[in-house]
Amino acid sequence: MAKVKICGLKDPDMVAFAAREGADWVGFVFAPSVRQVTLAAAETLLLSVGKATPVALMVDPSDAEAQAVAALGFPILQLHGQETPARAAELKSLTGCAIWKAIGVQTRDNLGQIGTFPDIDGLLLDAKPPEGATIAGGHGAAFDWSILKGWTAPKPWLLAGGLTPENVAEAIAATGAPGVDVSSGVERIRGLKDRELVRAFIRAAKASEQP
Ligand SMILES: O=C(O)c1ccccc1N[C@@H]1O[C@H](COP(=O)(O)O)[C@@H](O)[C@H]1O
Repeated sequence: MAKVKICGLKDPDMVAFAAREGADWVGFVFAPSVRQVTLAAAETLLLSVGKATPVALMVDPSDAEAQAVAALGFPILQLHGQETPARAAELKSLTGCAIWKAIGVQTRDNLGQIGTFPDIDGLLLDAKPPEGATIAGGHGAAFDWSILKGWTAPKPWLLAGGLTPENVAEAIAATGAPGVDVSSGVERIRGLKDRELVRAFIRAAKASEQP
């Protein structure tokens, strides 16, 4: 059974709903995005996470920004920018948070850089942002999952990018992903999560067979 992260939540009721439906992680975006939340909003959202673990998504944060977010009590920081291995390690020791690093995947070669991040706690494999995009993620774009054939993950990892209730079972079967992360695939209106889609995604992922 794959674990599930629902990312880009902005509304306390939706956070509570995703947690009740069985989301393992709920993600809050602290970066330019239609899903961006403030520190004050996040403080309120954290009251609704139930049994789900909250994840703070940041893009190339400064020390002060990362410390302010960590001070809210997030156990995990998802780095979705151009953070180097050294910067990821620095942010880990500065915040005390576990670090998940997002890696943009377009070709098999892109997986090579993963070995240069020895200090991180987890990986998130996402499609690279489309050409000309100014936002680091949440584009609803998938990469070619066959790139992962024969790849052995050196860390716990999640598959992300363009996942939906319709394709998540196929994605898990194709890649053996132990966890999946979704943002735009559970929205009907950009930036607004849809209960029916959130429920369908979690159910499809949890019912899926890993190879
Ligand atoms: O969701 C966002 O708005 C976002 C903004 C900036 C960086 C990352 C973001 N989301 C992450 O992007 C991937 C893929 O999202 P999608 O399902 O394809 O929309 C996922 O890891 C989100 O956590």
